[in-house]
Amino acid sequence: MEKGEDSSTFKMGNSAQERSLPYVPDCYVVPPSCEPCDSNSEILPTIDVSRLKGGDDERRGVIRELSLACQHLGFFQIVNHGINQNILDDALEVARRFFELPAKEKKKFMSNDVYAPVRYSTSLKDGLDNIQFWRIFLKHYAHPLHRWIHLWPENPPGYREKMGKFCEEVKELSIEIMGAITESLGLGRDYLSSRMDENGMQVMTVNCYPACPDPETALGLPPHSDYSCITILLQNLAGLKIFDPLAHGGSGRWVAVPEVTGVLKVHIGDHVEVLSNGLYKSIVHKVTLNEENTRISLASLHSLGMDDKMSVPCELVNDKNPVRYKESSFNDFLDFLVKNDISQGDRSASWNRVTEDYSVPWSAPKGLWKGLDEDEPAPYDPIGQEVTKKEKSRTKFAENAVHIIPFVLLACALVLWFFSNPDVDVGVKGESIAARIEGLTIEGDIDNDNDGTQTGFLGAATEVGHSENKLKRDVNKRNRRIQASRKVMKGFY
Ligand SMILES: O=C(O)CCC(=O)C(=O)O
Ligand SMILES: [Fe+2]
Repeated sequence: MEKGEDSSTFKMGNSAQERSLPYVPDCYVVPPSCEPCDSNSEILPTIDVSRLKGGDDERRGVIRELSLACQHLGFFQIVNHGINQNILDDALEVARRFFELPAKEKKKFMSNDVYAPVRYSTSLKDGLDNIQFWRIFLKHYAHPLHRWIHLWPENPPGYREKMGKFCEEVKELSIEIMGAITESLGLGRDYLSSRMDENGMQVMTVNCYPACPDPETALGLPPHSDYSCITILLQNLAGLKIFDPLAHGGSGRWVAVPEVTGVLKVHIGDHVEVLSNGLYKSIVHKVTLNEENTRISLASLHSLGMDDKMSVPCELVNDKNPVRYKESSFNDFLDFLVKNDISQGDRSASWNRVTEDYSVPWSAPKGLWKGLDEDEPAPYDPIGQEVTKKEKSRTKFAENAVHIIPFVLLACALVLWFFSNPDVDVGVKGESIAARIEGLTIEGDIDNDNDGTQTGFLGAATEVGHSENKLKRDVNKRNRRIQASRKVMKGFY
């Protein structure tokens, strides 16, 4: 496919990222994020999980840290987890080599069937997705290993052995962490252990995000939360961003998660949110791209068995904290994927937007897991206002995002019109800007990010000091992204 040719659908096996196209086709272009992003990784909790095996006091201390991390972010990093560095390196290495295999070899696993225990893909509904992401993935079930491993790729040599070892170790770690999570909720360490261990699901998602020629305009994965109880993630490079909803007075911000050798990341998934009746929040995260290097990540999703429904434990329900979530299983989730058109991220059409990677975008838990009652009662909130605030900020964030779109479209139209009309006079007045166009005046405040860069609907017009070419380029870029926001993703931003 040549540049300029209609690229509204790229079939898997033929996607831009698989072919390393030197440009980003329109169907990959996403609207700019409304929230600031910073790389202040100090706020990311890091937990030394070896202390879970220590004495009672030590264990209690770790459980307290873990509980705070689950309430605030739904995310933490773990160190001293006991998995040997060689095992981590080998798993990343065989994953990288798998994606380097000739297309013919990878196509053996190509499938759009979300129930398939092993599948290679690039999209959700091949040929139907309105928006595409710069990602290639291989997913395979991994627990119990002997049941699935013979279905995994035989190539590259060593894939089964090395990935299998990693899966087993991560599974064991997941049981340890889930035990600490149920203990932190007052349910006891073994509350879920047999349901997670003997019959539980482990889905290993092997992600590859090739270098992208214009990394700012596309995404590896859109904002979503994982359906799982927990996801344990290993990456070779930074690129993951998590959403901290409490930052900036509740309007939130994205935080870049750095890569530190040997550190694993833990995402709280939707099923732990259900388990905790809303006390713990599943983390909303997305994947950004870079221009130079291929990023590999291994996301191990741990949940109950295929048909085993997660529900709110009666221990966590009382008059003040009624049940806030519907019960559901992994299978219910897959059925939901099949029955819904989830590729467009249009939340106005459905609450239940879900991405193809068994993940639930933004406020989907309301539809998929919550929603016993549209007038939801106040959240279970034994620690005061923090959780309530977070809940509100999520909703506020989504509402604000939708309202800003018309302004962005309007401002962009004005800027384009300005370039085709020399009579327009744009002036910057201190902290506000006015564009006067034949009697029409539009005014607004310049919206500054905490790092001082301008964002928001007046961003384009405030760049009057820049060279004209750069401005035109930027406007062009912005215009493409605005068109993308018309097309898709109302639910994502
Ligand atoms: O690549 C990453 O860092 C995240 C992957 C992810 O979110 C997923 O597979 O659900
Ligand atoms: Fe995810």
